[in-house]
Amino acid sequence: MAAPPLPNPFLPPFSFTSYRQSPNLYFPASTAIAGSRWATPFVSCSATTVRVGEGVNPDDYHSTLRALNSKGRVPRKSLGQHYMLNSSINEQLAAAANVKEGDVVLEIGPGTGSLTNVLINSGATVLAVEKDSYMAALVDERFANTNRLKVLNEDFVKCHVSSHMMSFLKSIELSEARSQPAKVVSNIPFNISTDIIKQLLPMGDIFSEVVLLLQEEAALRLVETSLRRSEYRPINVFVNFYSDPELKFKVPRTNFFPQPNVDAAVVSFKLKQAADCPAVSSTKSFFSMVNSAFNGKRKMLRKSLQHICTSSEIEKALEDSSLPPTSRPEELSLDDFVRLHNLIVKQ
Ligand SMILES: C[S@@+](CC[C@H](N)C(=O)[O-])C[C@H]1O[C@@H](n2cnc3c(N)ncnc32)[C@H](O)[C@@H]1O
Repeated sequence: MAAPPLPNPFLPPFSFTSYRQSPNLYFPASTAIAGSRWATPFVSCSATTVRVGEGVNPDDYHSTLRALNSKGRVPRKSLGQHYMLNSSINEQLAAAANVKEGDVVLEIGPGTGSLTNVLINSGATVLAVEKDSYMAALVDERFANTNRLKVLNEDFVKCHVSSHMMSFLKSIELSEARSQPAKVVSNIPFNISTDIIKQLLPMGDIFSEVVLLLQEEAALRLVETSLRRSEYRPINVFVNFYSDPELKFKVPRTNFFPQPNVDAAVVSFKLKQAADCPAVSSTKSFFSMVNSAFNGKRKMLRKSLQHICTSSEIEKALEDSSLPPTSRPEELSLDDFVRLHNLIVKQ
């Protein structure tokens, strides 16, 4: 049977009484939203009810609302604030990274702390980076009685992740002997997912695994390995250079509050250590070559890479790599790109 719709108290008309009268719902008077922001709806939600997915626990819904209300907050679209209403999905996220006692986990955007709670209960020590100062304070207060959490109120895209991680790991190592690499488990804002991936995947010497809840379309594109597909892009070369990605499971949009316009999916990236990444003289020149190759999507490589060397040198390098002289970027695998780079880019 489909789960019953839950009222969305963030949308007008806002009638508390009617919610309290509902036999399925419980809203203490203190959950009233502070301030009035109704004039500027924060998400493109048009229904006056939130239809929750099967398995969504009304308690998760209410605790999310209570947490937001305690800080007088409404979700902000600019911060990609779509909160997870289904604690069993948080558990599946933690299980996808096999989070266990003694693990150190980086969480980006803890929000109300629903995933943080699952990570801590799995025995992990968590470094959480939250841009919204209200949510950072909220999650800090929520877990004030545990020493298994450190919250940084920073913009993840701008912060120096590796130095934060290194000092966090050092502080833990002082108190307990641990040597295994850290993990990342996060329900991230969709609008900065590419920035986050670009920042994290080259960090195989700190993290063994990155498990992210992403927009479904982006998730499917990132795990794409087949050549000659229009979805095959420089980001695929980047992802496969630094990791082995795997699509874990899909998450319907009905599991979030407020509900986004798209579904989501979880991807696990198993990170390669620096020594296991393909050998190129310079990653900077390698990715610059890959980007140039794709800039002229329909162009042959012997044309689009002419700023690096002559077309006859490119044709010769393609031939030495057992590739036709008319090759286009979407026809090259990661190994092909590596071979080509090492032949044409002078040290
Ligand atoms: C999709 S919500 C997820 C919240 C929570 N983890 C959950 O599952 O319900 C994304 C969270 O990331 C935070 N956030 C947005 N941009 C951020 C940034 N640049 N750096 C760190 N946190 C950010 C938002 O404030 C929000 O709490």
